[in-house]
Amino acid sequence: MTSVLQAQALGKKYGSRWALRECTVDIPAGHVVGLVGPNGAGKSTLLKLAGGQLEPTAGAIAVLGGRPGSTPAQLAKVGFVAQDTPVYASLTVAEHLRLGARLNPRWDDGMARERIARLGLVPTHRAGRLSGGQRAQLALTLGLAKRPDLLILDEPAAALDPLARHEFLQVLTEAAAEHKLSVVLSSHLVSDLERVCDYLVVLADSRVQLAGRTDRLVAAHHRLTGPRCEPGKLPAGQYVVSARHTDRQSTFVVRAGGPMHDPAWTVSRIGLEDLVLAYMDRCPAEHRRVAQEVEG
Ligand SMILES: Nc1ncnc2c1ncn2[C@@H]1O[C@H](COP(=O)(O)OP(=O)(O)OP(=O)(O)O)[C@@H](O)[C@H]1O
Repeated sequence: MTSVLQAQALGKKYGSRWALRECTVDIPAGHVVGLVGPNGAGKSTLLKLAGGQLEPTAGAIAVLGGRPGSTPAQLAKVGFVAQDTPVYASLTVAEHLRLGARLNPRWDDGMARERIARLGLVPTHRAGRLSGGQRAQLALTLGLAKRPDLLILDEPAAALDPLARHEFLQVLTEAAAEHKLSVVLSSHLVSDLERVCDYLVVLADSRVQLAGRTDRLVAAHHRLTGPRCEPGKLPAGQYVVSARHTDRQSTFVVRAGGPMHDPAWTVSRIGLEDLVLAYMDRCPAEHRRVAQEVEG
C-alpha cells in the first residue's frame, strides 16, 4: 500500500531543544488523518517537515514517496495550509485565485470560484482586509483547488465559526472521496476529528504515542472500573494507558490483549475523545509498548 507520510526516527531541534523526537510513523494513502496532541507536542513541526518548510535534524521523512519540497512535481502533489493561514495581504481574493492558477498545474478554477462565491468572499477585496475566518477560508480554498494528492492542514478550522467549520469539513470529506485526496490535519477539536478522520495519530511529549485506523483503535481499548489497585496488579493481558484512583476504586483505560474474566471488574467501551485524552494523560513506560502494538 502507498504511504502518504513515512517518518523514520525523525527529529527536529530548535536550538538545543527537541520539538519532535524519534518520530516513526507510516501513514497509508487514502485516509483523512487526524493529528492530535497537547500544545507544544510537535504537531506543527511534523507538518512543516512534511510540507518541506523545515529540514529534519535527525532521521528521515518521505511524503508520497519523495523528499518534501524537493522537486516541482513533489510540490504539485502536496498542498499545505499553515496554522496562520498565510495569504498575501496586498493581493485581492481574485488575484489569489489567478496566482493559484499560474503556480499549480492541476488547478481547479471552477471549484475555486464556486467556493469563493458560496462563501460570500468578494473577489475585489484585499486579503489584508478580510477577517481571520475569511482569510482561513481563502487559504483553504487555495489548498483544495490545487487538487493535490495530499493536503496538509494545520488547525484548519480554528478560526472558523461553527457553521463554516461544518461546511469545510463536509467539503473536505467530499474531496477525499471524489478526488482520492489524502488529508493530514491537526486539530484540538476531537469532535471534528471524530466526524471526518478515519485514521488517528496522537503526538505527545515530542513523540508519536499512537497511530492507526480510528475504528480499530477504539475497538482495541476499554475502560476498566474496579477495586482500587496498582496497574501492575491488573489481570494479565491488560496494557494500561491511563489510570485514575479514588480511595476505593480504580479506573483504567487499557488496551486489552485478551478477554477479561474477573467479575470484580466492569469493562466498558470508550469513545475517540476518551481514547485521545487517555493517551495525552498517559503512563509513559506502559504507553510506548501499547503504541507500538496498535500501530499499523
Ligand atoms: N521557531 C521555533 N523556535 C523555537 N522553538 C520552537 C519553534 N517552533 C516551535 N518551537 C517549539 O517546539 C515545540 C513544538 O512546537 P509545535 O509548534 O510543533 O507544537 P504544536 O503541537 O503544534 O503546538 P500547538 O498545539 O500549541 O500549536 C514547542 O516546545 C515550541 O515551543
